Amino acid sequence: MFKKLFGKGKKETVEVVEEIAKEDIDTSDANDEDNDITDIENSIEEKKSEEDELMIVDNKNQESYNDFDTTSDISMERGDFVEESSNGDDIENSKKIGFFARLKNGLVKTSKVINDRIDDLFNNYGEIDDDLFEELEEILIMADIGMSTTMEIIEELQNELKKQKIKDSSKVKDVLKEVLVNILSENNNRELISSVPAIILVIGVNGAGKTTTIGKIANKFKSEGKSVLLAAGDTFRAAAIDQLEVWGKRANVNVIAHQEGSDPAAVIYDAIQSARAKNIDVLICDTAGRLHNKKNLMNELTKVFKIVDREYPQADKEVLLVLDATTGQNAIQQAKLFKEAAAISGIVLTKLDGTAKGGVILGINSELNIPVKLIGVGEGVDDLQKFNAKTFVDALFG
Ligand SMILES: Nc1nc2c(ncn2[C@@H]2O[C@H](COP(=O)(O)OP(=O)(O)OP(=O)(O)O)[C@@H](O)[C@H]2O)c(=O)[nH]1
Repeated sequence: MFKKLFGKGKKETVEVVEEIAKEDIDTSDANDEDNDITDIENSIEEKKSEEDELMIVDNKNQESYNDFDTTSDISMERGDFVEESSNGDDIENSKKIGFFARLKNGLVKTSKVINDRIDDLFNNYGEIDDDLFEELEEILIMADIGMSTTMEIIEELQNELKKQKIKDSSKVKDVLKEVLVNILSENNNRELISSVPAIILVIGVNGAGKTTTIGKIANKFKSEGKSVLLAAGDTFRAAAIDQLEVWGKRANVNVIAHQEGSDPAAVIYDAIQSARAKNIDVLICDTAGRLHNKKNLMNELTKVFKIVDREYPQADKEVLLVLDATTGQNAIQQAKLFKEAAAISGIVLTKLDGTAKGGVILGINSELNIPVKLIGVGEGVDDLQKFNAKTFVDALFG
């Protein structure tokens, strides 16, 4: 059974690598790094004299929140909790309950493959033996936790059960929850930014949820009273620029954008100048997510990082990698590739609500050694949540 499953995992990995290799034909713009930087500097100079090419989208006076979707069932549920409250503490508690309910709803699919099957197994098994652990392994692998992390979980669980002298299967679940919380707590640096001014670079493949995440983060900082600026560094597609502008309107923040096809590093350069001139607290930068050529991707990100380090050394730098949970173990392969190109400081795992593969979060945590900082459990603006190991495990296990 495990050979079969492990074999499948391997095949998926090979497919990802093959996909990248197949698309690895275009090397035309994979230039020497320093030449690239000089090119950017030249192009920045040119851009300066072509002011009309630069579109600064001023969203300050727009009807920002009017077109925002707050009508999802889950948001309504949160609203209900808040309405029932009678004082400040209650409201705070109610918000927490709403937050937890949204998380729990978001994790329903993963919970079905983990929690329901684990309940079946532990409640009916009786005395613990090796077969129980084999069945548990199968359940964990089915939830896309990954082979090596599953083995780590089983080993720690066995040690803990021995230590606590537990022999009855009905008591295993609580210990398993403790083990999972420990694994998910291994990386502790969960804060998004530690000081202002801050610059957040958001990287990840197309469709992972970068733009949506940027919009949600911008909204969060705005609601805390911080000034925010967005940079449309994904110049590869016009739609990506448009989409960021839509989120800019919603969050009532300005967006620095150049035309489609322009140099992303030049956009970031302009955005930094603007952020410095206007004393912006948080500058959030989108980047192109093409993975068709690893070298191009690395060069592009390296250029952007050099500009940031040179032009904005005083800013607290955060590099967020956005991963789509529905891609399961492939998300880990993607992260490994991005890790080669960038010093990733945190991961945002999106679309946990749309998948039964939410167990991948455990693999990400234990295999990559990068903290998962935020998780996306829906498309609403409040569905991006700060990751907390205990709350996550509680929501997963109902
Ligand atoms: N269900 C669900 N959908 C999400 C979540 N996060 C993002 N999405 C959706 O995923 C889709 C892709 O998100 P984008 O933000 O456009 O992704 P991107 O990485 O910016 O992709 P490009 O714009 O193509 O570069 C959109 O339809 C989002 O609404 C989430 O947590 N849950």
